[in-house]
Amino acid sequence: MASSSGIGNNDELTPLQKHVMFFDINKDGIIYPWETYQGFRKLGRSVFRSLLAAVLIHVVTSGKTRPGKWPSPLFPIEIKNIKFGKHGSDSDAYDSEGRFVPEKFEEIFKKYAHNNSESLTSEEVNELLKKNREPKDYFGWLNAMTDWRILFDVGKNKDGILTKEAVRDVYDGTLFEQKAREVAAKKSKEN
Ligand code: HEM
Ligand SMILES: [Ca+2]
Repeated sequence: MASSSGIGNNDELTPLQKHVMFFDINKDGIIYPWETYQGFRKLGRSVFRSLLAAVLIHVVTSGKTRPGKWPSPLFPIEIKNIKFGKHGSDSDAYDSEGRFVPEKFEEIFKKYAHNNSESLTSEEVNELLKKNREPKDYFGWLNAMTDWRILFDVGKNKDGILTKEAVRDVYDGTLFEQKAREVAAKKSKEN
């Protein structure tokens, strides 16, 4: 076997693992902060936002995905354990194993897609965030807010709304691949 720790080539990844695979640039099963940075840049995020996101995500998530109590100085995230990175005040569209829960996904749109049942506006995303809040779970609130506000920014269409399809595609990571292709195509046109 080429690499027993690498998890790039099998069909047994959970949707949550697929969500983060895009950021594992060299597909060795471990995401380092500079990989997350590169991933955000590929999505068209600024240097500043990409740096900030990489630092925050890795400081918060690395330890949860690694054995032992002490942080590793390079703050790696182990994809095989990404389910332990789950936090509170989320939509529960990922279950505790990192599997996708279609009913919870549908619930998002049933509850908050008031203007159009197939999409969310910025205000509807804010409403969703407020209603998902578990009491005093400030850390979860913050995490859910960054997940959803960045999703809105990265995933919104030209009319400034977030389609149901885009949200569906973030749960298995395909949104990131699509968006990165769009950004790359735009760049090569400019040059
Ligand atoms: C542009 C980049 C990203 C966007 C837009 C994004 C967006 C999201 C969204 C919308 C959710 C679902 C939250 C919910 O169901 O309420 C989520 C969940 C999650 N994301 Fe990301 N994400 C991004 C990058 C990352 C990265 C780099 C990591 C880690 C390496 C990560 C780890 C997770 C984890 C562990 C969850 C599960 C949280 C939970 O359900 O409690 N995400 N993300
Ligand atoms: Ca890697």
